[in-house]
Amino acid sequence: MNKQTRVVLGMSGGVDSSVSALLLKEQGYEVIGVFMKNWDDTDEWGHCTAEEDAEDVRRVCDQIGIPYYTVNFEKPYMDKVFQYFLDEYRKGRTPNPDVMCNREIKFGEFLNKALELGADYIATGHYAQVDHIDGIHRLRRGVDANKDQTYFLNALNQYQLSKAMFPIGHLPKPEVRAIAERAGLATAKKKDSTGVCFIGERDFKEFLSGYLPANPGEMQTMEGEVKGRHDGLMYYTLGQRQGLGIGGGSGSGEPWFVSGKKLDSNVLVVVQGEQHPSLYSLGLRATDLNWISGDLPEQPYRCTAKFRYRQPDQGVSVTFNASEGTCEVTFDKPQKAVTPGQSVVFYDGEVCLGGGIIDQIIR
Ligand SMILES: Nc1ncnc2c1ncn2[C@@H]1O[C@H](COP(=O)(O)OP(=O)(O)OP(=O)(O)O)[C@@H](O)[C@H]1O
Repeated sequence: MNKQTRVVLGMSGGVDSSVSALLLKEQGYEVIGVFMKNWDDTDEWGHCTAEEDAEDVRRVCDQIGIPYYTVNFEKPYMDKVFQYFLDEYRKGRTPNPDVMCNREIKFGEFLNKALELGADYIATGHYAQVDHIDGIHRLRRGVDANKDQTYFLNALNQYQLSKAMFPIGHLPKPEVRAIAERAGLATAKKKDSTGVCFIGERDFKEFLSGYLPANPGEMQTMEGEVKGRHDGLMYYTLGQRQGLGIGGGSGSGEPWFVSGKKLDSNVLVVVQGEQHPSLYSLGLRATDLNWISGDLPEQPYRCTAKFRYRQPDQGVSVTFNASEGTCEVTFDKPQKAVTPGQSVVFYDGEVCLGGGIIDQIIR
């Protein structure tokens, strides 16, 4: 008798991973659902969404007829994702914890756990696709351009992708919902989760202030003129317009934007006007370079890139420093509000080539 291929699926209690479970089961895999508890999220009102989510996982697994487990990764999540997140904010940068969570937790701790459970593959409900051709594992964009999550998966390597399945990556989101509704899955009508997993719907500023001391200081123009006070550099992102509280009518009357942070003097630099040149950059330097195929191409290498999740692809040329694991990216057109700490992610058409963490911008 043929042994069934065993797939251990990360189930968050949302509709995407619920439908992933259903599809894998229908395709004849032996499916095991696993809920990860990464965060002690009893919130201010004593309301814990992890418990509700775990309960939804249980209901869906019972409906589909697959076993499920809960695993606790609070400690590795704290050490490998949350500490990184805080360190980056301490440095005045704007990190992307989802990229780190995918690399370290979902395709690290969770993958190891799944292998202990005898998995041949792991699966998640990400909107992404993977193919395995001639021993090369390629990450491809999800078909639903509006939901594509390859940006957050850019730090995965060949080994991690060789074990990965994305059962809904070929489907548009409305189709995923429709499948859930037709099957009467308990999560069919559940609202999509938003925001960073551990912050959820909470107020970001309040959340962060619980972990890092806020250090208020001055807002200054590039010429050093004081325009107001800031609540702490960590609360602001480059290019930000909202929440500066600089009265209209000052200067040219145009809105003000964050154009820089001076960590040494604790100054937030603000400029006036949406088109101010200091909001734009010509290139960037990135660290933590991950080139998914493992084989760096000839350089300068032309491809497209995204510097934040919700952004159309931009033409770039890339030069690599393989021994340092860094790269320098030159933009075809000046780009606005490229932000240190965020990821730069490279594409060749539908294929996600890899990425890095933006370290410096080049003006
Ligand atoms: N707590 C968790 N336990 C197990 N797997 C998880 C958990 N959180 C996320 N995942 C896995 O990672 C995938 C992507 O997570 P993400 O939070 O980006 O998506 P999502 O929109 O919340 O997905 P879903 O609709 O399945 O909740 C999920 O579909 C699921 O497979």
